[in-house]
Amino acid sequence: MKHHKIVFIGSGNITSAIVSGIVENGYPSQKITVCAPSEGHRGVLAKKWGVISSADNAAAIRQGDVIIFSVKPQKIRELCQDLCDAKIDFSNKLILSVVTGISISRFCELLNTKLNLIRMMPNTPVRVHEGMTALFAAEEVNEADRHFTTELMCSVGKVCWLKNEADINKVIAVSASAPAYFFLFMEAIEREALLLGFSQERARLLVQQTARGVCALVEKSSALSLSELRQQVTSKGGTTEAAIEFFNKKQLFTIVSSAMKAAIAQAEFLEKNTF
Ligand SMILES: NC(=O)C1=CN([C@@H]2O[C@H](COP(=O)(O)OP(=O)(O)OC[C@H]3O[C@@H](n4cnc5c(N)ncnc54)[C@H](OP(=O)(O)O)[C@@H]3O)[C@@H](O)[C@H]2O)C=CC1
Ligand SMILES: O=C(O)[C@@H]1CCC=N1
Repeated sequence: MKHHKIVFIGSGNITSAIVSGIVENGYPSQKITVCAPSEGHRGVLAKKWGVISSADNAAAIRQGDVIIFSVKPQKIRELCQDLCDAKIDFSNKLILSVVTGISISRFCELLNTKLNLIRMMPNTPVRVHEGMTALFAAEEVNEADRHFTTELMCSVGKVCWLKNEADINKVIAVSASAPAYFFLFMEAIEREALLLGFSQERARLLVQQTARGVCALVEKSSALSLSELRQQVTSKGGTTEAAIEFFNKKQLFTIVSSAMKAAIAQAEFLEKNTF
């Protein structure tokens, strides 16, 4: 992979996960700059990974080849206004954005220029090189930039390219927000294990190793559907059946469906209303 100078605008959770993942995989830390108004998050990244840290977005962007926007959508308008005031020339830069709810056309409008922009929707497991990242590019983005972005995110997990920008909001519900659903489910099992009298350490191990085993089994069993794998655990008249029946009675599928629709609706709300 080419080692372009990468500048992250925003140094929070997802930046931290991507930086950790790519540096651990050999991306040179001195080719990475992380920006944020306060020292807190970016200082931690500079100390831990040896990346450059800056409070000056405009100066950092000017010397960068690849600019990754990674701030909350509510911050983007003010940020773009500042960058417009600084009269930055974006023409020879690859712009990557993980920002929810900001379309390519909206970004160009806010920065008052055409942008060579790829939207990325990663998830936090990029931190451990097990991420899932969806990508969507504006038509004019060239092959070399698409290739670089694919390689960068493949170094920290799997990548898929989307044909429609609208699918970014769907991907948020399916894979970008989804780690939190799994954590919530694990939290619920862990809490019950604690109530059953297991120590914190034991409860965590039981939940963690089960989740790890489940993922490994799913990966190794591509010929079986998820439903078939579930049935292999579920003996007729057995314990699992009792638990699954309860989930079904409480309409788990409907709950999950409504939760994912709520995530998509929020992405659409941010798209239409925050700015
Ligand atoms: N977290 C996730 O799993 C995922 C998040 N995303 C998207 O990524 C984006 C960032 O999310 P996340 O990392 O969780 O958010 P965080 O709140 O953790 O981080 C936001 C970062 O933006 C910085 N910031 C705020 N204003 C500015 C500014 N004007 N210039 C530069 N930096 C600024 C903050 O600075 P400071 O450190 O000083 O507070 C902070 O470092 C969001 O749009 C989110 O939707 C996408 C996929 C997954
Ligand atoms: O919660 C959020 O808005 C972001 C987008 C996907 C994951 N976290």
